[in-house]
Amino acid sequence: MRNIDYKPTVAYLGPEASFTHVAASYLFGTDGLVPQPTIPDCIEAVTAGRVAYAIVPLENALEGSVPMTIDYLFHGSELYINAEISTPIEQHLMVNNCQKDAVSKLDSIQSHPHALAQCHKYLQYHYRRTPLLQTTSTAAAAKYVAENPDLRIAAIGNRLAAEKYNLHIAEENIHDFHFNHTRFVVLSLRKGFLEVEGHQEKPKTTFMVKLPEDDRSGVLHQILSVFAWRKLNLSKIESRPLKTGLGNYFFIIDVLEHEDHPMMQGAMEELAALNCNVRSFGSYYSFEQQPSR
Ligand SMILES: O=C(O)C(=O)Cc1ccccc1
Repeated sequence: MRNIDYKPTVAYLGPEASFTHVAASYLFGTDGLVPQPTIPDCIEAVTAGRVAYAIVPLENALEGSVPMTIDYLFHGSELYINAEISTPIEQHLMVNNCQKDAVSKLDSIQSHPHALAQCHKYLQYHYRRTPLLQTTSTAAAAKYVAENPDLRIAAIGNRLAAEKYNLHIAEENIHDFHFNHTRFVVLSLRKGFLEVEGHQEKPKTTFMVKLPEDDRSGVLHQILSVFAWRKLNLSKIESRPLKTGLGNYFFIIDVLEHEDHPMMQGAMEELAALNCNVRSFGSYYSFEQQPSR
């Protein structure tokens, strides 16, 4: 626990030794962490008040947004972002100790879809004909491999998972690109900073912006100028399907400023005047986890 003087309960995408577990332990310590089988379960646990916070993966440097998190957070949730943490991701291929000799003749390889995608070139080159199975998390795959010593299967996950589930690492660092980081968000029912030391200096604010329905030309340009002339720095803008019809999108916009800053208040008023529908997910600090070795 890093400077939180009470022990909050935190739902995370489990089981133990998932990448989300690593990020959660960095921010909260290991007490009070409650593993959940899926991202929607994490979001439901915090929405229902069964835990104080949830921590879920939002975006990966190689693969982009995690669709499950976007779907549950931006489509109808009442949650706010209290912190974000960026964690380095190293993927390893692991097998049960009983299957050390089966590495060249695996029947399947399983992992979280993002982990499989991060190792796509490696898998294409070395395991072109081996079926790839998706699991809810990398740690769920590792646990399954541990529980099925008779199966010629492998999991892709982190070193902690290999240690925790007593698996043999057959090949280290199989992710295709060296810079592989994932951004996790801490969510709760309340706005406010997570009281943990060691964050980046500038707070960030996340908005969901829906464009006016009149489809007039240049509206995206107008929205960007609202921030630009106030010198409000955007760290991200992403369009996502609104799920109301083909071609209907909303924007996720991250701004490097606190939402109470007078310039931000002015920006919100101008967006409202442009007939945009804006929902704030609150202001929060960023944390950066360093590689463990
Ligand atoms: O599956 C996990 O371990 C997770 O925490 C989700 C994830 C998957 C791949 C990269 C980063 C996070």
